[in-house]
Amino acid sequence: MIKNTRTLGEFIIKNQLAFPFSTGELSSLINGIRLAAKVVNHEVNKAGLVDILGAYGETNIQGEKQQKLDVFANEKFIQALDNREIVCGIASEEEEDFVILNSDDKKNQNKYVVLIDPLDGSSNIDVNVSVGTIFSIYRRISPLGSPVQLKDFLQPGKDQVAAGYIIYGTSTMIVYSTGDGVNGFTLNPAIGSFYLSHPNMKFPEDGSIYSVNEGNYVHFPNGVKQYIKYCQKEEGNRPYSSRYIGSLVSDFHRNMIKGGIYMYPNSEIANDGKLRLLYECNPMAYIAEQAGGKASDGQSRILDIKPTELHQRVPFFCGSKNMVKKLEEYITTCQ
Ligand SMILES: O=P(O)(O)OC[C@H]1O[C@](O)(COP(=O)(O)O)[C@@H](O)[C@@H]1O
Ligand SMILES: [Mg+2]
Ligand SMILES: [Mg+2]
Repeated sequence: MIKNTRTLGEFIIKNQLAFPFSTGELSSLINGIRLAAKVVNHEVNKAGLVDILGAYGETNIQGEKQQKLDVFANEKFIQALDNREIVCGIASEEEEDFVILNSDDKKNQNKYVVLIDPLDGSSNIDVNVSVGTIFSIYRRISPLGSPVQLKDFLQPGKDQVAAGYIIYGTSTMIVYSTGDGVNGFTLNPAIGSFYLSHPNMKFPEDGSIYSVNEGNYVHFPNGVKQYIKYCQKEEGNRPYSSRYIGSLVSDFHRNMIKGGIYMYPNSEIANDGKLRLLYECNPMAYIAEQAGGKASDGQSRILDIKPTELHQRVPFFCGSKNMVKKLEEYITTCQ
């Protein structure tokens, strides 16, 4: 029986009405993301039947081989946001530099910038394991009427006006926040609409799941190694379960529902870790904190980090508050 619940469209309008001075631009932006999510979802669902699996044949700025779905998703999100005439620039994992959207005078009046990981979990595309999209939204700081600038993208995560992710899994969901809690919406494929299925999502303060690529264990800093040992020790409600899908969005989503910690540490083979601050760590940290969780680079709050480059990487530890605190204790005490 389909739950009688509000659609995402209705939820967006209701939220907008709650802010008397709202211009509706942010609502329209979220609607743009909703549209692109449906287009990408449609392609993901029939990935094996259409020519969308496998490598695209190019390498992105990260030095990673782009997958066809990386490029497809990148195009669809940029298109949907450009058409909405409220975004003045987009930064993407798949674009070396930020994209100025047709910088005619009219567009320079647009006040939002969007940072996006169009397809998260690319290594899972060809093996039918859930993947996602991650987005982060800021108001520009450069003056209206002028072309967007790099500084508009290099804002600390705490200044995001909205952030979220789409998960293309057993069901397709949009999970996002505009600074007033976290809500999840599930796509009803028969109707083609997203419905509010997970209102007011909360990270359990404690959990019993840890998510890390243990294949890199030998290269991890001692504090992280000791924390993993702590998770595996037979004591109290431990050992915890080890669960690692290899798609940040999917590992995060499971841990937010069940309680757990996701870790992508720095290591001898990846000095700053792997994940990108601007379009992976900041938006997920924003959602985590809005849901009562915690996100850090092992010492400091992710959302306080002042970015210096578009594609910079940071160590990332995120999830149930008390688990991240414990991890930080180990990092501080076991140098
Ligand atoms: O294969 P590894 O090194 O464990 O990395 C997996 C991590 O890398 C990512 O795939 C990076 O994201 P992209 O797929 O968007 O590049 C995360 O989703 C995931 O958590
Ligand atoms: Mg990613
Ligand atoms: Mg990606």
